[in-house]
Amino acid sequence: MTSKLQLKAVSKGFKRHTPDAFTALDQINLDIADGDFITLVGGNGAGKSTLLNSIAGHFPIDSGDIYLDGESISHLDEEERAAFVGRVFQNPAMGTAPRMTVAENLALAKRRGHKRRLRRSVKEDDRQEFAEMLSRLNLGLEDRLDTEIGSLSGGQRQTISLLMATINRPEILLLDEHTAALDPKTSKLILELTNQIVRNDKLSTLMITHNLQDAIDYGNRILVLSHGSILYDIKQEDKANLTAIQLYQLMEGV
Ligand SMILES: Nc1ncnc2c1ncn2[C@@H]1O[C@H](COP(=O)(O)OP(=O)(O)OP(=O)(O)O)[C@@H](O)[C@H]1O
Repeated sequence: MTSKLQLKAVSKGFKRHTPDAFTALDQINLDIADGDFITLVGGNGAGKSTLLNSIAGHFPIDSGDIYLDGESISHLDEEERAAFVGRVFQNPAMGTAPRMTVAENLALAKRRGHKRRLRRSVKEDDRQEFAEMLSRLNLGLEDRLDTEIGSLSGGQRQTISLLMATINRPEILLLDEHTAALDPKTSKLILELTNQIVRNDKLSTLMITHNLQDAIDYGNRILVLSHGSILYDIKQEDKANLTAIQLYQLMEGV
């Protein structure tokens, strides 16, 4: 497998030069193969979101380097990286424009990285493409193309966020507890949809979850983070026989 994303000795601290200074990521080395679907687990404050933020360019890292397809991307800011990074957050309200319609949001996502991205009108063939894409989900969303995103339910909104993040087949997909705010049934639905999109498009993906069974059931590799370091990197073969209790024990060091 060829490498898609590489982190070399990546460190990130907060509140530097103050008495509260601490290291959120400590010399992380990570090689993500093309098409890897990695689930990321670890206790509160382990550094999971900081890892995703560092990859997305949400802030500059303190030291180390990040490479996409062998080229350093460390100097690119978040907006520049949005051309190849797709991201979905826990809060369905993030990543979508609430006063714009479903079709307008999808069109905006499709034009991301292209010029004149703020054009609001939606081309007819795009509308048709979106309607077909949504009708395949059987959620009735194809009839809501002209509905403002803000009036959709959390689950419907998260479905659109996921489609927006993946519509241009990003090089890297970052999922930050993207089903945590949803009820169990909707969460399962979004996870299944995620799995389908990631597998079909062979997207290299990092997914943070606090649900250890989901971490085992989805993806081909589990990373356990603790105090800013990768404690375990569990590959497909070992993951297959792992139980949620065993994973919990690994996380807690018991
Ligand atoms: N922008 C920031 N400014 C200051 N401290 C931050 C910032 N972002 C994260 N931190 C701190 O860095 C540490 C790691 O946080 P991070 O959000 O990466 O953990 P996490 O593993 O995602 O935790 P959780 O499961 O609680 O979301 C925490 O102590 C957090 O308070």
